[in-house]
Amino acid sequence: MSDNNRAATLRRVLRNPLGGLSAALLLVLVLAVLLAPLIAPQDPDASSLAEAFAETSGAHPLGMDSAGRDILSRVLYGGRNTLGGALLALAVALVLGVPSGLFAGYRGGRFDAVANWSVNLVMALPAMVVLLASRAILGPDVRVLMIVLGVLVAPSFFRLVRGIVANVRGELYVDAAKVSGLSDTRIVARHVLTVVRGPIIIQVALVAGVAIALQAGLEFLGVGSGSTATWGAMLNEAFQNIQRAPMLILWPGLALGLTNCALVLLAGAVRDALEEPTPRPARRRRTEPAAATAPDSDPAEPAAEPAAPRAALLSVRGLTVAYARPDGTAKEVVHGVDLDVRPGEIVGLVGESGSGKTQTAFSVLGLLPEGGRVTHGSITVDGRETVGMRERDHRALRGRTLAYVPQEPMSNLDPAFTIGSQLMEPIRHHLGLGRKEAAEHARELLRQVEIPEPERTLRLYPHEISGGMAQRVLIAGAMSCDPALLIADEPTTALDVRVQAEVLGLLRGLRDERGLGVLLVTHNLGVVADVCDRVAVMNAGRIVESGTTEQILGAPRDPYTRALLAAVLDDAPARAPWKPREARTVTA
Ligand SMILES: Nc1ncnc2c1ncn2[C@@H]1O[C@H](COP(=O)(O)OP(=O)(O)OP(=O)(O)O)[C@@H](O)[C@H]1O
Repeated sequence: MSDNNRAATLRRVLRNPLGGLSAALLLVLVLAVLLAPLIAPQDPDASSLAEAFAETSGAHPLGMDSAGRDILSRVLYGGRNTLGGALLALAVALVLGVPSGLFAGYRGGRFDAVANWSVNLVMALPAMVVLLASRAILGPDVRVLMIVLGVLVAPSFFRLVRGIVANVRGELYVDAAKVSGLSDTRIVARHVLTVVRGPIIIQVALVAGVAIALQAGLEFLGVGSGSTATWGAMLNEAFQNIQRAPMLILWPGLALGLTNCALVLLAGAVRDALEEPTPRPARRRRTEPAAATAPDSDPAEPAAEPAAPRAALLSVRGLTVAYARPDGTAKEVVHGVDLDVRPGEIVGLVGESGSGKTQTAFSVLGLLPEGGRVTHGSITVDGRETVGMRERDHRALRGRTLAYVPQEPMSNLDPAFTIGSQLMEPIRHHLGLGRKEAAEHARELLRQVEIPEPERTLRLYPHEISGGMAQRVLIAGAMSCDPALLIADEPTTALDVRVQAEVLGLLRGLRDERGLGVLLVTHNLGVVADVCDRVAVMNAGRIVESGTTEQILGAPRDPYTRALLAAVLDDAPARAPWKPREARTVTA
């Protein structure tokens, strides 16, 4: 993260009302406990039995406890010990967990195996029992307990860092840096630490909360030293006198509650800030000086696309998608895809089953299945970066700018509702139209997708219409909010050849009349030949070739494209070209 990005992230955290409030609260708390010797009215342990349970007064703003000690002084000094203890636990956890996680994730091998085994062992230990046992063996000093706690929570940092680093390790820019002769330390500091920094900060806030709560819990149970003022020890003392002076529990309870709330809210705000997209000029590995010396001979990398300017409507650069495996590693299924769709053009994304077409399309939609995530790259839709976009914003984008037409028309319509109600619901939601206007809009949409008798169709249930008509209904639904980009995933696969031609003709019409941009995911080169202006060919998660339809189908350069074409030709006869509307009879 550059200084600019860091400053931008900090600004985002502070702009977030909860982030700003929790940061301010923590700052006040930390300042108050640091300045305890100046602010506190007296020594936290100075006791005057004559003043036991004394009410609030000018000299003792929060009153006195059961031993006649000033409560404000004890809260302030207690904060020093409580927060200091949490810091100690965190320091131990970070020192043990982060470097070992970095090393294990980056190097793998035997160290990784041993470290994993040790971490599993530590995690299997019951933390409370270990803390109690260590108190019995090592003594009641709260600092010793916090060091033991640090060891117990170190595995959470280890696992977090190891998982992220193992992901980054396979990146081409890391390979390029290695090839250029950078030392492992430089690579880790430059490429790897930047990736793990954000998650570590979030984890620190969460673990600090756990450490404070655990420490307070131990002190509350009387496991701490007792002689040191801590918020937990104050709670313990207050609880013993709950009948006589119930207010005693308020101040340490409030201090603990506010600190933990602030830490959790701050962690959330940091996470939100890091998830908000930061404009990235291009995929890092291309600007990396080391990349120039990297072996760039991978035939899978397209030659022309990287230099191409980004399209205004949809531009995908360096998209990498990975799925988390149960063992914490990740399986990369899309490896650095570049793709552009301009207004008024249909771009075919072709490739055989499993080549990564759907994963690419779902990444654009922000709808990757559970476990899948975009690990690298940038996707802009209408100029807006969508990688890392909040779900709420993505949803709004899907409703207005982006639309989707799925493969199975029938299973995407709810059999329990009429076509009309299914079409009108999103229209009413997104456009805020009343029932009557929405019905009129739905009728108009059905007319546009060439459905005869739209009025009657609105009243029909899905089982009463044909597959072709269902697909047209879905296209009508997708067009309901006048999107700029349509993503169609095998929209004709489930249809017979004649209906296929009609649906493709419909897409072509929408492109020509509305300037709609379409990303058409298909494995069918016949469909590509029919409607696509440009084509990108995918194989094993990479774009192997892209260009105009004439270029790709007429003079394919890549052996994989040639093999795909040969397979189609082997299957001949090819389907007859699409005919204009007048020459067809309406099916469905
Ligand atoms: N949920 C998942 N978890 C793990 N891997 C997945 C998951 N979904 C897809 N994959 C993997 O991602 C790769 C690409 O799948 P994708 O669905 O994008 O292929 P496709 O080209 O669209 O194929 P198809 O035409 O059959 O849908 C495949 O190797 C698949 O095994």
